Amino acid sequence: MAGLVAEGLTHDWGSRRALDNVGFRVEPGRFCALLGPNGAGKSTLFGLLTRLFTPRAGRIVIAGHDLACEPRAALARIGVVFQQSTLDLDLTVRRNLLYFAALHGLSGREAGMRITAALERLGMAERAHERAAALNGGHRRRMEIARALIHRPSVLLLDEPTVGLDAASRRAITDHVHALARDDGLTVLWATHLVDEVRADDRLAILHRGRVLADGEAGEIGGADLTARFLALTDGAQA
Ligand SMILES: Nc1ncnc2c1ncn2[C@@H]1O[C@H](COP(=O)(O)OP(=O)(O)OP(=O)(O)O)[C@@H](O)[C@H]1O
Repeated sequence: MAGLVAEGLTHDWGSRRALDNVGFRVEPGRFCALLGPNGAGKSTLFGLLTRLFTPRAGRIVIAGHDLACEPRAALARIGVVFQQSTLDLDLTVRRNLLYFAALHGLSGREAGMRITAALERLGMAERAHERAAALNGGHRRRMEIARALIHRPSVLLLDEPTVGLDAASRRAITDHVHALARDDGLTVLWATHLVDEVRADDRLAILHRGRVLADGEAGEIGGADLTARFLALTDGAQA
């Protein structure tokens, strides 16, 4: 199964419990929004999913591989876009992606073909030879998403990928990533604190103060007004 499963995840930062028995499941090929206000625990959860650190308790299964028992196989199946950009701004778009491909043991024709395909998928093909420094924030983000696809993951994790972008760029990126789930069968976990990035037919998990308060179909959780529902669940924490 190519999806993502988290069960009973608990993590402490010192005496502070950042995640408390967090569980959710994203079926293969679904777009799941992980919606939570600042400090909810989204980045901590991403740290566990990418094995930056290990949970005090709980289990993570990525594309059928238990992260604790088969870390290499599990990590090979994920693509990650972290909140902080990790591009080399002095290099061209293509060079940045070639470097990443090499880290995955890809070179030559195969790397070139995959990079071209990934850039086309994100509408970035014509920018391949521009320096990353010359791109606007939205295009840099798209480039990072393209880069995360080169090793052909089945699960794509994005931690607040639209932070700092204007409305048009946010829309373009959310459209592109929805298309990756819908058309290419990628399983997507999209962390955000912005209710307007969640669509009625998305899967949705609402995280607040380290706990999952709702988990299911976004349209069913939100009813007619997801913002009102989110604010009610999170005691009016800023959306
Ligand atoms: N490295 C750390 N050391 C200590 N406490 C931390 C650390 N990282 C996060 N925390 C705490 O854990 C809790 C969850 O933070 P986290 O960054 O995971 O939330 P978030 O949902 O990603 O928030 P934001 O939207 O602001 O990025 C917060 O109380 C935060 O202060």
